[in-house]
Amino acid sequence: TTGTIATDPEKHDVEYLTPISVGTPSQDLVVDFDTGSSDLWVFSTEMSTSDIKGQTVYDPNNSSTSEKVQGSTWKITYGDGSSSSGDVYLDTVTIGNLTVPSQAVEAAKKVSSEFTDDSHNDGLLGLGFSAINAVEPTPQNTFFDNIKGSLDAPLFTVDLKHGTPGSFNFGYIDPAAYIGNISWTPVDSSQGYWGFTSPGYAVGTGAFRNHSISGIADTGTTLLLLPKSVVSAYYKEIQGAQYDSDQGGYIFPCSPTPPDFVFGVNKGIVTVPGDMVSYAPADSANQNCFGGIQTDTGIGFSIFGDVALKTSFVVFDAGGLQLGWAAK
Ligand SMILES: N[C@H]1[C@H](O)[C@@H](Sc2ccccc2)[C@@H]2OC[C@H]1O2
Repeated sequence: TTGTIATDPEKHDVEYLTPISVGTPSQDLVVDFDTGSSDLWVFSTEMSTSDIKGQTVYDPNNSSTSEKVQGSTWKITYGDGSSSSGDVYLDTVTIGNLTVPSQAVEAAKKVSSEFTDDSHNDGLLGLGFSAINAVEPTPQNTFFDNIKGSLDAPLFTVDLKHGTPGSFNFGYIDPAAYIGNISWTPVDSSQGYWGFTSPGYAVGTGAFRNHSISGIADTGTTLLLLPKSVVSAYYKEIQGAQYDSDQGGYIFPCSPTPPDFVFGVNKGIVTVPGDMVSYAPADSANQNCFGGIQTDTGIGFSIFGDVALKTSFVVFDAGGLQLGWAAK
């Protein structure tokens, strides 16, 4: 079998929201597919109403197929400091035409303000490796791990776009979705992420600089977070670019369009167009833009988030344990 589901960008492509159905009769939710984590958790009727601001909630008591996993709990803190916790049910989960009859659905009891304030987002669907699933005492499988044995191929593809719907496909590589060749690179899944090492980068039409950049492909991170040395080399080429500690990142005049940023994937390259680096208006007064490329300081690895992913068609291949990047 194969499957496909559309995913819609929120304002400024800050995150991409994708519909899923949970339970019987089905409860339709919209969640953040996150290759940087491995838990499927949802807003639920077990939460305090003060933590819910517009989200749709999962009600396990309203599903004839829900089964509580007695004694199991979960608690997660994400890279941006946000957090959530709760307990666990098994229930049927459908994405497009793909159904896992007994998927661990982690019902939130508590969520931090970042989630409460994210009113269109009803939860996260982890597409990382199940080894870092946060359920205690028995970690649970991701939706992808549960379905992959039924798929024509044990892979999914990510086709995020700027300001318009993209798609997650499961079990097949759509040749119409990309151009040119796919550049493949091995995945290091030892930390539970889709980790890889880029051999280097270039700024605009400049020479390629050999510089190993180890990071993860993370659909749940908005920006492209890279080593400080790379980021300062990039912004050095933009007149008026500066680090603004109030905004917590590099800003620069929105015009003229900044140079492209190129990073290597094995023998190939991925180009982030300059207009994608002008991520969003930083202030109304001086027409400055907040950069879509920022530092990975303090994280321990780089993060190839949506700013990098939306330029490409990316194959997350669990069979070959490799990432494939192609232009589109
Ligand atoms: N993998 C990412 C994850 O999806 C988000 S969790 C999140 C928080 C608030 C709103 C939406 C999502 C967080 O930022 C980076 C890393 O952790």
